[in-house]
Amino acid sequence: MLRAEDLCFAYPGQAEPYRFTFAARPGEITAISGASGSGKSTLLDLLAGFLSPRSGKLTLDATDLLPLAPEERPISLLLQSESLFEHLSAGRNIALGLPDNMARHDIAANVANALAEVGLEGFGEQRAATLSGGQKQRVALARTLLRDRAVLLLDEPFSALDDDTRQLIRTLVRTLTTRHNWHTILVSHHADDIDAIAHWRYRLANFHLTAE
Ligand SMILES: Nc1ncnc2c1ncn2[C@@H]1O[C@H](COP(=O)(O)OP(=O)(O)OP(=O)(O)O)[C@@H](O)[C@H]1O
Repeated sequence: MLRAEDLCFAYPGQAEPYRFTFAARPGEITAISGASGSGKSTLLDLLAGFLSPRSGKLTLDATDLLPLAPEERPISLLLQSESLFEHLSAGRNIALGLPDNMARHDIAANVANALAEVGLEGFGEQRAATLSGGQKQRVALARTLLRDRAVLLLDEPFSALDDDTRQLIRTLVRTLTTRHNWHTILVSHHADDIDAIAHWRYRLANFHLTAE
């Protein structure tokens, strides 16, 4: 279980601090909604380690995450516009999630498996710049698969997609979350995305989270 307990944070000059308490279970999607400017990205930045809280706790099972730098945290982040290197192939982008010392044939096998799992068999050689928005999100998910981190943070990951693609990627996120036992946290202000795939919901308002 990922737990934030009274995680307290304020930007310089901010009178009332954020105080975040919530839990996210493995294999399930925990949605966080809230108005623009309510602090959703701030919360994700605290979880990912890009911001440091004044006080409070952040644990994944028995592990205290707060002393860990962002790259040491067992966390992957998927954003609205996927962060692929456009000039590299889909396969090379995915392989960026693998350890440097992995043998070539193991890299090829892992990349092929990940592509198959997101429904992009045979796309390994295609340059990222030539993929559609939905295909790019799937490549980003495949990279996340290979990183194999316990927590997946999603920040409005479906916003740039058309309706059909959006449904497909939503379903894929839910399937992968269950299959790989990820603690997935979905930040969105789209109620239909949350209704479609969330197991648990919190609303962020007035500097804290309320379970819905
Ligand atoms: N680096 C910063 N310094 C000071 N204030 C900041 C900083 N970053 C964000 N804020 C403020 O903190 C508040 C929360 O911002 P945040 O980006 O977390 O909201 P959000 O809910 O993600 O918004 P949106 O849905 O529009 O992306 C806003 O009032 C914002 O102006």
